[in-house]
Amino acid sequence: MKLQLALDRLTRDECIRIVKETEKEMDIIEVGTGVIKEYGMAIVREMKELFPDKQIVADMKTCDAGKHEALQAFEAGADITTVMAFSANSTITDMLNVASDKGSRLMVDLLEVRSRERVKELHDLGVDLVSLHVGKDKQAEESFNTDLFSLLKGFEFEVTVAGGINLDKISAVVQEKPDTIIVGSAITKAEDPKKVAARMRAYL
Ligand SMILES: O=C(CO)[C@H](O)[C@H](O)COP(=O)(O)O
Repeated sequence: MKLQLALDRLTRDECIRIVKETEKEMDIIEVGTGVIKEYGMAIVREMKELFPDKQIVADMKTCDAGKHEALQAFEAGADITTVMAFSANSTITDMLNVASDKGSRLMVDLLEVRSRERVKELHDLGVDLVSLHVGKDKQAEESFNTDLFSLLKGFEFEVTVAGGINLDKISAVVQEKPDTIIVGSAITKAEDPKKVAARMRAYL
């Protein structure tokens, strides 16, 4: 099981400091959507240059113009870029094609998806990496619930999970055996990110 650090609502300097503090525990570094909106592809490029041994996810959350945005992310050095599951099938197919040409990967963000029909369509399009995700705003009502895994039951996907996963919740999530656990604020907003990251890693 891999651990992915999500960098959201942080400055460039905070991103670099927190990754330096925690990189020993991390397999994958995610440059969050808001950080990309603030700094553009330059921050993705910089993170790959500073941490060449880590897989870099550009959390583009693309929903249209898939080919262009996938190229932006991969040419900046991202190993994985993200697309929203509600996007047109053509957007997803275009991004899968770019990922394949570049030897990179596409992760489909299942935020707010509750339909197994849509999951089957994604599977049939050739999607192989998905993210079960409870969004930041939704976390005020409900935190990540392992019932979400039932959406993917019977499908072959590489599965990542995200959404307010912290030291209280990680044990239940680990029991569902996802391929990757994404943790953001529980580490980035901690007083001692290094310590929390090490405690998270110990669960995997
Ligand atoms: O994609 C995201 C927000 O849209 C976050 O990266 C993801 O939810 C993980 O962060 P946190 O652990 O703080 O919820």
